[in-house]
Amino acid sequence: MADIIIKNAYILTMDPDREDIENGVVVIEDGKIKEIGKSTESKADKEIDAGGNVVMPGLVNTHCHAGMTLFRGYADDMPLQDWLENHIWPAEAKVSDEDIYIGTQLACLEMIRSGTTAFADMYIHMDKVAQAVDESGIRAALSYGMIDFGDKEKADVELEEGSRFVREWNGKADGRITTMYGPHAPNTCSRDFLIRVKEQAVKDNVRIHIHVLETEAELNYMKEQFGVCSIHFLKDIDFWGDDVLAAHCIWLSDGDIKILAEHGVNISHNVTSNMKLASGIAPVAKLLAVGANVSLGTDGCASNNNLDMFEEMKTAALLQKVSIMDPTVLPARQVLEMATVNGAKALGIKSGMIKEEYNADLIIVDMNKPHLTPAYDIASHMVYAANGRDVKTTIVNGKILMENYEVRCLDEQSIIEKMKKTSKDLVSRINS
Ligand SMILES: N[C@@H](CCSC[C@H]1O[C@@H](n2cnc3c(=O)[nH]cnc32)[C@H](O)[C@@H]1O)C(=O)O
Ligand SMILES: [Zn+2]
Repeated sequence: MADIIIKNAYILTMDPDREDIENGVVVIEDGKIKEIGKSTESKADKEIDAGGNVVMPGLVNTHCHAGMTLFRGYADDMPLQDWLENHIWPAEAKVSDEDIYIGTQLACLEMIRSGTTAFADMYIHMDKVAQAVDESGIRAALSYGMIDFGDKEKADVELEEGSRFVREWNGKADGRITTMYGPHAPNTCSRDFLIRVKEQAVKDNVRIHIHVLETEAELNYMKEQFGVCSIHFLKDIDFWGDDVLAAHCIWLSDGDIKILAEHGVNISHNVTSNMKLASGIAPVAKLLAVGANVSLGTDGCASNNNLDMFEEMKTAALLQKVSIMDPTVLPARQVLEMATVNGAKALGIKSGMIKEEYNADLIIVDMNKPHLTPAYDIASHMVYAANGRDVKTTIVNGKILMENYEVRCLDEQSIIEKMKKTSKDLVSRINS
């Protein structure tokens, strides 16, 4: 007996070896996709009639600071350095475990609602982040964000906390939680520290999540300090590999692009955050052209200001097209691939396709909407016409987290109320 059968679905498989299936079925058992096709002999405890709607892999958000929903709209319209140093970091110094717990619950709620089934996070108070992820039912690759600023003592403390978190949570929540090391960036972490982190990550057999070349200021700083850009700097210390997830990667030379592709580095393109902070335009079309694994991420809610991966897909496509004045780059299917297949690869999870033996991480998108009518090309609609609010049902690890727009696992209204209260308390704490 299977657990769930979804019938009457337009299956957008995202599997390069399999075309989309109209009027198809998806059979789910033990958290995995057991069977897909035109029909099935299987029986299940639960049947979902998709009503001709789209069934597709859940979206994978590869760069987030989930708890930053706390700072949604808190400090807008300024450049990264000013934003971080004068607003976000002083505020983060005042947040509690409980604040981050609520912030992450809200983020999970928003992601489940908008069709994200897995995300990569780098933040603080990570035990609370992991707890919220565990309870929500979503999947995540979590890391404690570490900064040493060249201070040896701080380096020890940060690495100790990063490793403790890695060991304590890897594989938890029925395998939905994996852990990574999260050195913040090459200009906030010292060379020695980055070398130690890489060694530890290899030893622990976990991946690394880092910000790289988000700003031109980082590029200039690295050149002044080390005579090379961040990409060459990290190459020289043997940091690069397919175990690394590098967020942003904006200020790249053609040589840097080659290095990233050759080392199989996973890149998270964070287009909305990059536009909002005016950090720059990542050379995504060039990266893809040389075979680099480019995925998509929202970044935190303080620089986006939401976690809607559908918006991220559309914006990523449009910005590349206009920035290089070529409407043929980043076509819809490729952008969908970035948000699903490439994202899953970046996190090292067997999700991102509707395919036998893959994790049952999938969503149903409601096509019965004015703005999705008519529908000539489903992939085009998912990228250019749909948004996160069109997601009707979300399934992660074979469990239904939202059905017919109703979220299970999390008490939506109570989380919204708690966040309203928490945000007021937090602002008075920051200002006191
Ligand atoms: N444990 C560290 C800080 C955590 S690193 C994770 C940091 O990334 C920061 N962050 C969020 N968004 C961005 C971004 O777009 N670029 C760079 N850093 C960011 C975020 O505010 C958080 O402090 C310490 O001792 O200070
Ligand atoms: Zn970030």
